[in-house]
Amino acid sequence: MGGRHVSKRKSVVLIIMDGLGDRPSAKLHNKTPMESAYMPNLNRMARNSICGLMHPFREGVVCGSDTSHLSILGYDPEKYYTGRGPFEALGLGMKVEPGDIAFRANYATRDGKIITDRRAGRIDKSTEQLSKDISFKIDDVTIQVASGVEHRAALLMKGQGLSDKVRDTDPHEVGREYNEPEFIEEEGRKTSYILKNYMKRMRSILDSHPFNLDLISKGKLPANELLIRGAGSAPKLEPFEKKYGMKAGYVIGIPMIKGLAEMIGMEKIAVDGITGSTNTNYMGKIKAVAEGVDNYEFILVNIKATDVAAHDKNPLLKKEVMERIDEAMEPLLGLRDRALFILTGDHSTSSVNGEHTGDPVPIMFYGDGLNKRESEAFNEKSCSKTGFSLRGLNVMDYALQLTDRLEKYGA
Ligand SMILES: O=C(O)[C@H](O)COP(=O)(O)O
Ligand SMILES: [Mg+2]
Repeated sequence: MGGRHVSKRKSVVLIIMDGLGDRPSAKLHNKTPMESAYMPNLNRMARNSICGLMHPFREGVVCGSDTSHLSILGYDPEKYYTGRGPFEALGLGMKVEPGDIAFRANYATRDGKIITDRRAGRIDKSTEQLSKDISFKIDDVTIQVASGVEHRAALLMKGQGLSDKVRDTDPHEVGREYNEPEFIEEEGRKTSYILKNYMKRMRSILDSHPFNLDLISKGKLPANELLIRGAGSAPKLEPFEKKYGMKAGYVIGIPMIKGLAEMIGMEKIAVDGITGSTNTNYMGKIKAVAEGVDNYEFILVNIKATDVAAHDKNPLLKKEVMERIDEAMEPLLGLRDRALFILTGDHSTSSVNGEHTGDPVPIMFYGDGLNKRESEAFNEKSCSKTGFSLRGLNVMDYALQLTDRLEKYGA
């Protein structure tokens, strides 16, 4: 359908707590992190909201953060998704041009061919020098690596005749060998050949790199592998403002989602100390939102910390993160006449098995003048009791109609 902005309406603020939903954990006496966290602010908001569950894409689909964010922002991933790589590269300030192929990359630890840690111990030292030293040309193809938060990086290939039809080298599980970047369709033959040569040289540079020798001497895991996944070329996405008629800003620390926001033309709202991890400036993020509601008609926020804790199978940390988020929410309580706040996750991540799941995610629409479907608390179980649920692709339309922005469907 798509909406048109006709006059000054309430702003819309979409706060995505990454990997928010979870499953009960024995470490939390069979409760989820949201159920066991002390969240007076979020629970108070839930008692004054439309609450329910949101299926990021379709019921049961296990989304990545890329496809789920696209879907929740109203860009059908089946039409627009061309792989995760380009978002990662853009989020790190790389220039992704037509014909380029980008990958998400992980600094990882390798023993022989076996990957012993996909995140090199979630490395906390800057890998910038490593990335510079493993950026070089193979034949006519330039390969650039840029470092992101913790173990994260992006790899960008520029040259003629490249394709994304190559296999991830990331085995996606520890204790397994890395994969060779074989082509999966004939058009990927050249890319596969270049990458195979690249990988050999990259490994020998990382093996003897002083950065890694230093880590090893300190008894830490070396970053002696660069795993790649999510190959893709730049997608063509309609700018957000053109699509919805709303000037949009973003408060995001994690590069991939930043890349997506940049790609659809959102403006960066700068906040000091946002890290894309559990040590982020929670208060600063929400304060920036409170200050931004009069300058922007739409603000996208991503808080990555919830997902990081869950991927590390640490439900206690995820519970603590929820408490930090709850504390930070206070300034929003008094703003419900000025904006519609949508609080949800992009997908569920189980802190029991450390993986994304297809479980729906709690969602609340908080603002004044709504037909409330209140939930006594903001968590998986309580939110399911309202009986309200929607798909990610419908979240934007729902927000537009709640803020009187949608035109009539029919006459
Ligand atoms: O944290 C991220 O960037 C991803 O969502 C998980 O990726 P990883 O398993 O490579 O850390
Ligand atoms: Mg995510």
